[in-house]
Amino acid sequence: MSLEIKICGLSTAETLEASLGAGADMVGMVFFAPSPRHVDLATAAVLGAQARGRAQIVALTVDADDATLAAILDALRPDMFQLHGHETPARVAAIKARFGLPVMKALGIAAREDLAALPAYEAAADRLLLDAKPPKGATLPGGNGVTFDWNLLAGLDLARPFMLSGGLDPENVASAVRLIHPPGLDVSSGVERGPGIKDPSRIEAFLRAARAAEAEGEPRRPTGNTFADATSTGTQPTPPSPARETSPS
Ligand SMILES: O=C(O)c1ccccc1NCC(=O)[C@H](O)[C@H](O)COP(=O)(O)O
Repeated sequence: MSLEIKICGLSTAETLEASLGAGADMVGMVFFAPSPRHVDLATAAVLGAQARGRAQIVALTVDADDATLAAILDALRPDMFQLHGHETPARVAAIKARFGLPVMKALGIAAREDLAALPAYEAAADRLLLDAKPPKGATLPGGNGVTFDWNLLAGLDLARPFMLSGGLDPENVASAVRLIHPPGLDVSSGVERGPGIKDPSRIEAFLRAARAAEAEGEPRRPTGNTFADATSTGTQPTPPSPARETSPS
């Protein structure tokens, strides 16, 4: 299966069109009022109509209740919910059962211990999105333009597809693809020119760089979503550039 790329936090017809035209597989809309990327239901309905059938539409929520999810479902008719709050595995399973939509659960990764949560979420969600944890004092749980140590994913063996996320941009995405060979990529602030303002040329550059890196070759790791234990072969991935902590740019 080819690399799936999601452009998250789209809020205008122009930048949505740039993402669709450049070949994004998924487009994400954020329903979280404190975010500069937040869209209201009326805007979401219009954007949803523009994207339908051209890419998977992802509705991103943070600890939303059922009434909020129902209203989003009605307005946007997404293909998937992305849960970016503190939803437990039981809550993830309940949302999936109640709304009958695939669910992607976002999980923050900062240390090897964080991987311990993955099996329970894998059992409940259709996909995982492995993101950086928000920096101290951040007001947003995601979309902070911060990377994490990609080496933590060495040896990871997941049954579900995952998306690599957090601080990706047109400049570093090729390194991430070469190192991790993830099934999916997700980006938000790295393709913006200011907080919440997507830049069509950066969206296109991101997709181009990711696809070019993907085309360089097959994953070094034997199965699409399984990271062969690099330690067992004595092969260690090279470290990513140091995590950067920037405000959305
Ligand atoms: O993007 C937001 O504003 C946002 C708000 C609340 C919860 C999650 C949010 N974004 C989550 C995403 O899926 C981002 O694409 C992901 O965290 C990566 O963001 P970035 O590091 O800016 O590429």
